[in-house]
This record gives sequence, structure tokens and C-alpha cells, in this order.
Amino acid sequence: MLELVDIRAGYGRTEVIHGVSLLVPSDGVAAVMGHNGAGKTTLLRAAVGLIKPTRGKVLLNGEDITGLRPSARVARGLAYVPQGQQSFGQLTTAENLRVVADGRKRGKALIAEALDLFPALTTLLDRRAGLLSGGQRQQLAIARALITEPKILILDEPTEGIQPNVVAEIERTVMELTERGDLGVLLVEQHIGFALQSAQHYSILAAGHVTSTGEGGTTSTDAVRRAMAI
Ligand SMILES: Nc1ncnc2c1ncn2[C@@H]1O[C@H](COP(=O)(O)OP(=O)(O)OP(=O)(O)O)[C@@H](O)[C@H]1O
Repeated sequence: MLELVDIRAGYGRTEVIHGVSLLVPSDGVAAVMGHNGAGKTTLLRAAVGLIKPTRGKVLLNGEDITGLRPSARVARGLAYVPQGQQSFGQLTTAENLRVVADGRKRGKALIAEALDLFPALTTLLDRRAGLLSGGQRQQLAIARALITEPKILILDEPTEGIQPNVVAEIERTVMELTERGDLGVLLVEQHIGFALQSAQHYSILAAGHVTSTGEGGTTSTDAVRRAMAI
């Protein structure tokens, strides 16, 4: 379980997140929605240690990790897939996976497991990542994160700019992963339908505050749109 407790964070003297708390279960999805500039990415950066909160705590399975470097958080089971389908464009798909898997005891098995989840990547192993489609690169980015054997996977807008059939594939995979019961997902998502379908719980972020929360399965996309318009 990942707990963000009363996080305040920003850039220089500008505070962007004004005291946000949320909880990501160890076997489910918590979604964060909000308009552009609401502070979603900033909140994730504070969670993974890329920026230092000025107040508040980050707890991973009860352990206070607020003072840890990003690499130490990865070692404890936090994986982050930033916005923008990032990969090493000059390396092949296989090399991108090996960069993470090399040096891990179960490296080969972890690559095989990741490819089972994203079978489309198996035919693209020798292709340079820079030549993949946005959807394929996003699958590669998630596959790489999974090779670190995370307890909590943090996804920043995984469906942004991706064709609908790949959105469905990513949605299916996220649900399959959490149904196994050993992975929690913090999902930042503008695609309201995807967020509500995947998440047991959601929060709406506006101007750095949580303005509304609810249950994924029982809330309509219209209700979320209305809440986001307030
Ligand atoms: N590196 C930075 N330095 C200074 N200000 C920043 C930086 N990154 C983001 N901001 C500002 O922080 C605020 C929140 O940005 P953030 O990227 O967290 O929002 P977001 O909800 O993730 O938006 P989007 O959906 O567009 O990604 C915005 O006003 C933005 O201009």
C-alpha cells in the first residue's frame, strides 16, 4: 500500500500541491483525474522522489520513504512510468527490456513474463524503440517498469495520444495485473472511462487540491465531468 499524507510540493517557491492525501491499495487501482495543470504529474514526482515535498509523508507498506532517493524507492517496489512513452529510442525493444533486466536474478524470466502481458512486443524485439508506434512504446515502457517487480506501479497518463485498440489492451493488462492481488496501481488519467473502469477509488485534483473522491465502479463519466467542471 502506498500512502501520500498531506503532501505539499512545487517548484522553487511556487507551491503546486497544497496538502494532498491519497491511498493506493496493494491489490487495486487508485485513479487521479484533473485538468491540465492541476498538479497531477507534480504529485507523482513527489511520490517517487523526483521532487522533495515541503511537507507531508510518503509511506510504502507503512515505511516512511519520504527521505529516500528515487533509486532506493525503486528497490523497495515503487515503479514509475512517466508521461510520453519514454524509452531508449536508439536501442531495440529487446535491448530496452534487457537494460532493466540485466543483473536481476530472474532477469530472463521477468522479460518473458512482461512479454506474456504484452504479446504485441514479441514481434518487435529487434525493432528500434524509436520506430515503434506510441502505443507500442507505451507498452514497452510499462513492460520495463514491471521488470523491476514493483509492489506499486505509477502510471502517468498511459493512454495519452494512443489509438483506441491499444488503450483497450493497456486497460486489460492493468486490470489483469491488479486482479492477481500483488500489485497496486496509481493511475493518473484524463480518459475518464478508462479510469473509472480500472479504479476502485478515484480522486479529482484541481489547482493542487483534492476536490472530490468516489468509487470507480459506481460513478458515471458524466458525474466525474461535472465534478471536474466545478
Ligand atoms: N518543472 C517545472 N517548473 C516549474 N513549474 C512547473 C514545472 N512542471 C510543472 N510546473 C507547473 O506546475 C503546475 C502543475 O503542473 P503538472 O504538470 O503537475 O500538472 P498536470 O495536472 O500533470 O498537467 P498535465 O495534465 O498537463 O500533465 C502547472 O502550473 C505547471 O506549469
